[in-house]
Order: sequence, then structure tokens, then C-alpha cells
Amino acid sequence: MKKMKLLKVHGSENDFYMLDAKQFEQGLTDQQIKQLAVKICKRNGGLGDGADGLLWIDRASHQGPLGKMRVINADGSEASMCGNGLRSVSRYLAEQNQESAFSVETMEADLPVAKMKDLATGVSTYQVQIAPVSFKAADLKMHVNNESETLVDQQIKELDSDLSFTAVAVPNPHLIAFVDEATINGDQLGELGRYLNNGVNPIFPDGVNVSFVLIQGANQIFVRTFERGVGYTNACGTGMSAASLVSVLLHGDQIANNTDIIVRNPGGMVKTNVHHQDTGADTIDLIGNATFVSTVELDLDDALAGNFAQAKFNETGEQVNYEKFISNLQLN
Ligand SMILES: N[C@@H](CCC[C@H](N)C(=O)O)C(=O)O
Repeated sequence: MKKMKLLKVHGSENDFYMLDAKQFEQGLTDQQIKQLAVKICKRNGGLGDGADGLLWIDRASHQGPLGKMRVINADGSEASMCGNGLRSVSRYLAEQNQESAFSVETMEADLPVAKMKDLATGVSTYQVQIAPVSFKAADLKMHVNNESETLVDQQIKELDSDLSFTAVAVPNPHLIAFVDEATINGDQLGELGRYLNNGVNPIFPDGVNVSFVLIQGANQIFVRTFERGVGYTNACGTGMSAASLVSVLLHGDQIANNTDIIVRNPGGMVKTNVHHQDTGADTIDLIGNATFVSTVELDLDDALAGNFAQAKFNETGEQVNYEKFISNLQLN
């Protein structure tokens, strides 16, 4: 019996199971990590109410960062980055090491993170940097419009005759379109997301996160995302960061560079701050909740087999604070 401890966490209700690999004497293989993600994240028949993904925390591979984050989507695919997840990982490492500003190793970069003033009473809040940014088709693994090198505010005829798309890697791939209120609430996002992710497609053979963006006012946007490896999510941190950057580039009259942007999403809200540089080294700050909903104890072999009958959940009580924060947002 190998008992293990997990945390159920979320950022804007983009929910994850978070696991510290340092608790295992013997590491898990990549195949076991992915199998674990698929089993526990299932919305029906998974662990509790499932999750959008698994956040895997381990020792950093080099000096400097306090730890390393890997993110495995609910379907077992591995992503290079996860903005909402990185905030929870940052909080976990901050509390474990008694530090408030440090860096975390991710697949492509060591990223600076910091504890911030709580967004509301009992809503623990962290800022993480989203980088590196690239608009290059090669980094996006994108084949579009006769092998165009970038896709900025352009149509993709095979996808839609009205929408204009921008593709950006932060470093995971995102496809962004600005839409009106009716479109953001409809299922066109799901239709595009399913076509580009659930099966073979020639444009993004490795899949892509698709976001629709509605500009709501000066430095205010609403973002809804269909995530690669997941489907519709309540929020996608890298999606909201990519959407903020593209808003600054294409709608600079309403959404400003180096300024806090309010980003609402179906699960709540975050703030972003885009640092667009003419040199091309863009970064985005993503600030939002890092809520620990419950602790979970279960046997590793049971989890790998998808047997969750013995899992023990303990609520932290933090979700009540988050829900209060959200209902106050709706009143304002
Ligand atoms: N929810 C995440 C993004 C997770 C990875 C994504 N599904 C991908 O495959 O790129 C976020 O908050 O950024």
C-alpha cells in the first residue's frame, strides 16, 4: 500500500489535482503519471468530481527555482505551460519553503512568481509570469494559409468565413478571435475546439487551445476557452494571458500595454498586465486566486487502477471565501 496525498486546487475554477512527487521514494514513470491523470481527472467515475488536469510538482532539475511544475491534461497529454495551475504550484512552494518571491521551473523556462495581496478575504492570490511568447508558425506547430509564418488578425477559410484569428504560443499554443456577446455564449467555440483537437486536422496537428474574446470596456475583457486535452474550461490562465497580449496589439485604443487588465471568465476573474516590447521579448503577468479546496489521501495503486472507493477528502474551507468573492463581483 503506497499512500499518497493530493490537493484539489483551482484558479478561476480551472481545477486540478496537485501532487508533490517528493512524497514518493521511487519515482513514477511518465506512462504512470499520464495514466494517473486520466484516471483521476475523469468527470464521471474519476476522483471526486474529476479535474481539468494534474499538476505534478518535483525538485527543480538545476539550481535556482524552488521546484518544477509539469501539467498533464485530463486526456493524458502534457502541456508546456499552465497559468492557472502555476499560481497554485507557486502557493504550495511558497508555503513549503517560507518564501514569497522566487522562480518555478516549467517545461520551457524558469518563471518568476510572487505572493500578492489577497483579491478578497481568504482568497489567496499569486502573480506568475507567462513567457516565452512566440508568434512563429514553427513554435505553434501550425500549418495555415499556405504555410504562412505567422497568423495575426487573419481569416482561416477552412474554419470560418467571418472570424479573424491570431495564433500565439505562450509557450503553449493559442488561437484567439474577437467576437460579439451572442457568439461568445454560443457553441461555435466548441465546434472549432472539437475540430482542432478531437481527431486529425491539418492546421494544428498537435491541437490548440481556442479562445473567444469580448472587449467589455477600457482594459476589461471577457475570455472563454476550449482547451486542448480538456474541452470547455471555466478559465484558462495562458488563454487569458494570450488574449490580453493580442488585445493590446490589435485593440490598443481600449486595452493598454503595461496596465492592469481585468479579465473575466466563466469561473471568476483575474488581472493581467502585458509587457509588449518592440524587441519581441513579450511577457505577461497573470494575477489571480490560488484556492486549495481539499486535501485527498488515497492509495497510489488504487488510483492507477481507477478505484477511488477508499479516497479520503478533507475540505479546507477556502471555497466558501472564493464563492463570496465571486458573488460580490457579480453584484458590482
Ligand atoms: N488550464 C491551463 C492550460 C493547460 C494546458 C492546455 N490545455 C494545453 O494543452 O496547452 C492554463 O491555465 O493555462
